Amino acid sequence: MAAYVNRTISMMAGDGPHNVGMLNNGSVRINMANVDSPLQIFVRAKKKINDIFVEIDDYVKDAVTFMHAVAGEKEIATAQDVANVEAYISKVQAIREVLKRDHMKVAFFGRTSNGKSTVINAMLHDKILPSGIGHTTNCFLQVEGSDTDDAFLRTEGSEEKRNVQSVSQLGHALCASRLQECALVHVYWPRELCALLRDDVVLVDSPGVDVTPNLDEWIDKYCLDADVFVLVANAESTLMVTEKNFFHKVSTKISQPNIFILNNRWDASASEPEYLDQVRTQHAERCVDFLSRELRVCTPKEAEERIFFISAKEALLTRMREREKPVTSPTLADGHQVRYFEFVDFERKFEECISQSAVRTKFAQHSRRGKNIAADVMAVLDLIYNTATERKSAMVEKQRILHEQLTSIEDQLTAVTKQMKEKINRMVESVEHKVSLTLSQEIRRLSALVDEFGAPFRPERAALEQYKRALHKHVDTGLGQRLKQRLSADIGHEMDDAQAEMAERMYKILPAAKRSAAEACMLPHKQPFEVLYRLNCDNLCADFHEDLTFRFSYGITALIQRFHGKGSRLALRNPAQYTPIPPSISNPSLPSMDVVRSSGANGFGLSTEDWSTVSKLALGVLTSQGTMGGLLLSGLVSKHNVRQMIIVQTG
Ligand SMILES: Nc1nc2c(ncn2[C@@H]2O[C@H](COP(=O)(O)OP(=O)(O)OP(=O)(O)O)[C@@H](O)[C@H]2O)c(=O)[nH]1
Repeated sequence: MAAYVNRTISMMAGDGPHNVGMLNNGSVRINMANVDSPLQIFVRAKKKINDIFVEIDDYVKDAVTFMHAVAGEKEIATAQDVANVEAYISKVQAIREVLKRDHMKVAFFGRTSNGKSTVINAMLHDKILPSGIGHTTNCFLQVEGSDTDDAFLRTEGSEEKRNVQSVSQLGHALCASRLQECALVHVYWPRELCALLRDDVVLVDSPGVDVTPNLDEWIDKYCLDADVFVLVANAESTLMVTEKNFFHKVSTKISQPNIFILNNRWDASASEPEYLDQVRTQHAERCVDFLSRELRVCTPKEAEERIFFISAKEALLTRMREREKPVTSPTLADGHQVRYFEFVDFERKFEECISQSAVRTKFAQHSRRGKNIAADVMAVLDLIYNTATERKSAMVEKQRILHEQLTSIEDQLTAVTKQMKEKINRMVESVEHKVSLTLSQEIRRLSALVDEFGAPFRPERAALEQYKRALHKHVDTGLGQRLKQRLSADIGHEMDDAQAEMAERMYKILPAAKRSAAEACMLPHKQPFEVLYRLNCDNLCADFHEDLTFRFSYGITALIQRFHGKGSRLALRNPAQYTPIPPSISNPSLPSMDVVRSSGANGFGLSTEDWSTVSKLALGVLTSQGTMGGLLLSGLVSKHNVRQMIIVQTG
């Protein structure tokens, strides 16, 4: 016995930072305030899993918001995907609600008056539930923590709260309710008054298993979610068939239930100390056999850790004294300290068991559910990410191909532009040649043009001025019209062909799909091509003074010399009407000296030097835009032996 006491005390003292002390009246005080209760495993796990589900909730909501944002973008997320993930919001919410209410539940069973209510009161450190001789508990009482300072009870299915200040009030309230044996009454007790309630333990008291045949209904209603069962047996007798039958039924409905057996009223053994060990051993063996062999809920060794010999009455008394509450039976039997230590040992092992069991049975399932939800959402997000990445890669590849095409088109355009410039240069040369040739031909027939001028010539000064102006106008109009007739259509066709060729080559460079769009931009130049010219006979002849005395003696050589600057250089002093021809565009296909000579033979009498100068003066510059930049024509006119030079400029 002494050895057992010492072992128990050392076990308790070594188990943690407990304060073990003896009170003046001989009872034992164990200060559990500093003990890190095993219940904290559940408390911390509950907090953790609640926090995790808050994160899962945020994660799912963020995912839904994101999916809604991308759903419109080329259906990266399908409507079904969005709906699937959206459904998780309510599921997570429901789990969070369950998690908030999750608690550790212990149910106490046993025959009437074995001391179930007293055990619960001892564990709660207060006389909360009514207890007494006879059948006192006539329904299921579930004691749980209240967040308020008030104690109250509520019957199942009713929202009415009935305040309860004391055990007697609770007893009266229960009697007044006329409850059936399997009815459930919630007894809410301020959490702050009891550590077990503070740590989310719910304790269920039951009527005696020997007073009802409705054990199956009990089990279905109150046992399926219990984490731990405590069989409160009477140590003064052995386990009874009714008690065994109940747990046989429980073990058929619940896999591996956690069952503790409390051999209560062990204080009665104090009166017969000589049989103490023998009776204890006998009870212990039968209990181990029941749990391990009959129920097969644990091994014999594990069963030994689930069987305790206690006195709930003494434990409650001790704790009431600790709290300095009035007690009716102040005397404690011998060995009460040992029985109290064993009660505390039971509580410790019960707390370890219930917290681990509750974490496993309640949170493990929720953890798996949360993990699956997070994995499902992640899989959908991964799918979206992969789809978006594939599309991005495709777009980048498309961009690369387009860039290559663009570079190729740019190169081709550069080549075409170069070729077109060359073509334009050739066209300019061709136009120069045509203009030169046409001009040469027209110059040769200037005499005919002058001959066509039929106005009568009179030597008087006034008449002579009028005659000159009329002759200028006649030559101006006649030569211009001829040039326009002969050059415009010819050069215009050439320009149109060049433009058509340019457009054709541009179209071929573009991708087929883009040609029709480009057509709208590349409108061909519709305006008819026309050689523009301006004959300025008046200005050219402004310094011409007829010499009536030496009439018709002003030779062409003198005129040419005027342009060459050998004489007075009067013509060159009039730059507004004269555009010098750059040497680079002087055309070798200008009228040849032979032609010039033949012209001279026709009456112009020009030397080779004269014709060269005249031809140079006669060429203008053609721009690549299809208009004649400037064309300087020169001609010689002879009429009535009057030799004049006309400079024609087109713009
Ligand atoms: N001597 C002794 N008496 C006890 C002990 N535990 C309880 N009792 C007494 O046994 C009687 C019945 O106790 P209860 O706690 O009401 O028993 P119960 O199992 O809840 O009974 P019901 O509610 O009727 O099923 C009370 O008078 C208690 O004081 C104990 O360990 N030793």
